[in-house]
Amino acid sequence: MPPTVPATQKHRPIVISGPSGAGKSTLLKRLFAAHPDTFGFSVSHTTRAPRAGEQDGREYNFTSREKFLALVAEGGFIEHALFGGNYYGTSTKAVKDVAEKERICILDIEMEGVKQVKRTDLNARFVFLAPPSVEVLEQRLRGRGTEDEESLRKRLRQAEREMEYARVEGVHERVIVNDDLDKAYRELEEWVVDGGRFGSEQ
Ligand SMILES: Nc1ncnc2c1ncn2[C@@H]1O[C@H](COP(=O)(O)OP(=O)(O)OP(=O)(O)O)[C@@H](O)[C@H]1O
Repeated sequence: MPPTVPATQKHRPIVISGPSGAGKSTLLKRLFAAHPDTFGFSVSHTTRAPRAGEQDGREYNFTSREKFLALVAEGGFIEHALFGGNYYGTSTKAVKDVAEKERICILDIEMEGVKQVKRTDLNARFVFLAPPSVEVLEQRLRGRGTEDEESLRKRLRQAEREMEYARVEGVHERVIVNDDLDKAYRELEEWVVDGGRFGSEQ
């Protein structure tokens, strides 16, 4: 039997990171609209109970605390966290499942998550979205009107750390400065589409 090629070799996951307010959601929304049926998100695990209308494997992979912690022990998660007494996490398998369905998994994550993905065999491509400056980032976050003063301060401090990490050579394949939205979008799309190969190694 020929060796099976991992699905993530053909459908390489894309990790997009950047400070809160850099414009990730705005650009991803445009990318999904321009390329329907191309991308997908991984389904996270959680130990919280499903809410009405939520379906196992669709909104979340609902699981018990015991099973969740067993998967943590096996190193099955890219990242996991405890929120309000429940565990949440992204498993490497959930990302591979997206590639199995012949879609490119988009991981919109922060710096610690980026470091974690680098320790996996997910064969991801990394792009960093930077604001033109911390001052502009602050204006945009204020303009979005979603943060109180404390949350804003926290995000700006974290932004400085993220931007410092992004300067480390070799961490990201591409750094895009979101100064002009259309220009940033064109750059992102060109890098993602990669002449129709979407980064594929096959
Ligand atoms: N190039 C741009 N010029 C001006 N405003 C922009 C630009 N890009 C994004 N914005 C605005 O900046 C704000 C932050 O953008 P967005 O919500 O997409 O950031 P984000 O990186 O997804 O943040 P988070 O990680 O907190 O979800 C939004 O109000 C958006 O409309």
